[in-house]
Amino acid sequence: MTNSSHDMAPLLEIDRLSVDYGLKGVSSRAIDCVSFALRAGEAVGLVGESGSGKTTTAMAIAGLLSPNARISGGQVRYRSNRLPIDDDAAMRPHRWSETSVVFQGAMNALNPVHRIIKQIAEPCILKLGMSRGEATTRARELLELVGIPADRGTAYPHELSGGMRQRVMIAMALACRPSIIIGDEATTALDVMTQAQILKLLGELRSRLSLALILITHDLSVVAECCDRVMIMYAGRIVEDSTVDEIFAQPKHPYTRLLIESIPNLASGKRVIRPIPGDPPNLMNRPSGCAFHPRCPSAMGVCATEVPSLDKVGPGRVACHLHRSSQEDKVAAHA
Ligand SMILES: Nc1ncnc2c1ncn2[C@@H]1O[C@H](COP(=O)(O)OP(=O)(O)OP(=O)(O)O)[C@@H](O)[C@H]1O
Repeated sequence: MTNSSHDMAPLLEIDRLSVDYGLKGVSSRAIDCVSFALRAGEAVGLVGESGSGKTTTAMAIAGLLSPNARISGGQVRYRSNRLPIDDDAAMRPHRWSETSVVFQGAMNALNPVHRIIKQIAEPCILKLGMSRGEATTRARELLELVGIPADRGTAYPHELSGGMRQRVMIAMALACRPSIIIGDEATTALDVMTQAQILKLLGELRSRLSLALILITHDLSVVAECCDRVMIMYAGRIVEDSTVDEIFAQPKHPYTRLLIESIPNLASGKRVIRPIPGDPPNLMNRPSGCAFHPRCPSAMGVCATEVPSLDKVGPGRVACHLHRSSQEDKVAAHA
């Protein structure tokens, strides 16, 4: 990344965002007071176990929350303007144009009865107001951009490999020229070689189109591959936000440490993921204090009673009582 992009105001600001889901008359908080900023061209990983709130965070940013979701607090700003994320109709012009999402499992997202060129052209017609001819030309360019020869556009989804279908999904996500792409487990279903190719493609597109990337994954090795920064989520909150180098060299939160230790180490022959002991929390019955305390090997008395805060926005944050005094010292030193 260039120095100038560091100096610019954030492209996206998520400010104390909370989202609840209503199910059978009961409401539960999926994400709680999530704050972070994303700069143009930055690549950030959002990592955590299943149910930690990664997808909910992404869907809120992209304006794609399910109908039973409710924004219960906070806001999202894109280029300093507040997005109407709680208003489906008002959000329509923003959707796919500013932030676009690549989901896992392209076979489910693509229409099996339409040729891929038609499916890529569709958003260009609907969102950019292009004629059919212009949209087809643009779709051919997009195919080439994601490494598929334009003439393959006549294929149906089932005629393509899993990796090619995921490239088609990326082409569709790029159709309306967004400045942020969110990959939601975009490579999870692919074999290791294809996964590496798709991550390489995302990296190339990032620098070619100055795209910012948010990669949602439970796999820290994906983040190590292609992100500048990583945010670790647990039970709907960010518990650590750090540069990728820092998080691997010096993870601060005990949950981050366990996540890193759980990565299979191919070099040492340990290929099996070591699960983190204990169960992920039930959001209907969130543990008091730090939600990780029942599983934490370093838990202290205060952890069961006080929620550790994550005050400032930006890398180098950790929400853990073990690090509280050092954070408070830093804040005092800057005051
Ligand atoms: N449509 C929904 N209705 C009710 N609850 C939901 C809905 N979507 C998600 N949740 C709940 O919200 C919490 C956060 O889910 P979310 O999908 O954001 O987590 P995640 O970290 O992305 O998990 P995964 O890796 O499994 O996708 C979970 O407890 C989940 O069960």
